[in-house]
Amino acid sequence: MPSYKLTYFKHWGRAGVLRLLFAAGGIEFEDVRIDRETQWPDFKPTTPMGQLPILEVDGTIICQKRAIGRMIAKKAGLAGKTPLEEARIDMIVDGLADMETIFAGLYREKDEKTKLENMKKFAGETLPMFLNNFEKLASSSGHFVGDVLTWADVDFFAMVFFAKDHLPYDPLTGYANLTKVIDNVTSNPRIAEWMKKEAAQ
Ligand SMILES: N[C@@H](CCC(=O)N[C@@H](CS)C(=O)NCC(=O)O)C(=O)O
Repeated sequence: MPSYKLTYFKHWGRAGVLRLLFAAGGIEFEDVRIDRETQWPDFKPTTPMGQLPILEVDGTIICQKRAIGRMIAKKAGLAGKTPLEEARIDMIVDGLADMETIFAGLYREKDEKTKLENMKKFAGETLPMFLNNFEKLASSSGHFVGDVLTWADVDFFAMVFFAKDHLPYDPLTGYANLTKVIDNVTSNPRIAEWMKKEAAQ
């Protein structure tokens, strides 16, 4: 079994899904959470692209959340069974990445008043546009691909979990299929266990 060391900041952000995938697969990993103010400036130049998350696998470092996620998902059996399923998972994950890029820009805003205004606009206009599409792409049994849990479902949960604290309302009200996706992810026993640990952090 390779040794895995995942490094990210102390918050959920882009590493939340990666920690969940390790947990869901029952794969041991070192969960390093660094301080942005005190540790990051010195650490940044040592990373491949000046960004986190990074994953060290037996001494080899890779970056980019989705490259890391895809690899862990394969190890965890959550990456689809055929090339077509893999591509459909990538389609969802890449769609979520588009949403994440917009959200991350707003989240980083330093001025609290501007941030609140931008978040309201995001919640009222941008987010429903994405969610309407995702609702149609999810099945009524609450999966994006096939009838089993895949990392597309886990990534969707991770994105909503991160965003919802910054939004003025529950973003999934009225989205039956997406609500089911969240239920399926959170009822996975290993994920439920990990979320309990996260809450205690
Ligand atoms: N496309 C990259 C984006 C990574 C990214 O933007 N990371 C942010 C944290 S979420 C970062 O490292 N920020 C610190 C910096 O750029 O100095 C990925 O998905 O991993």
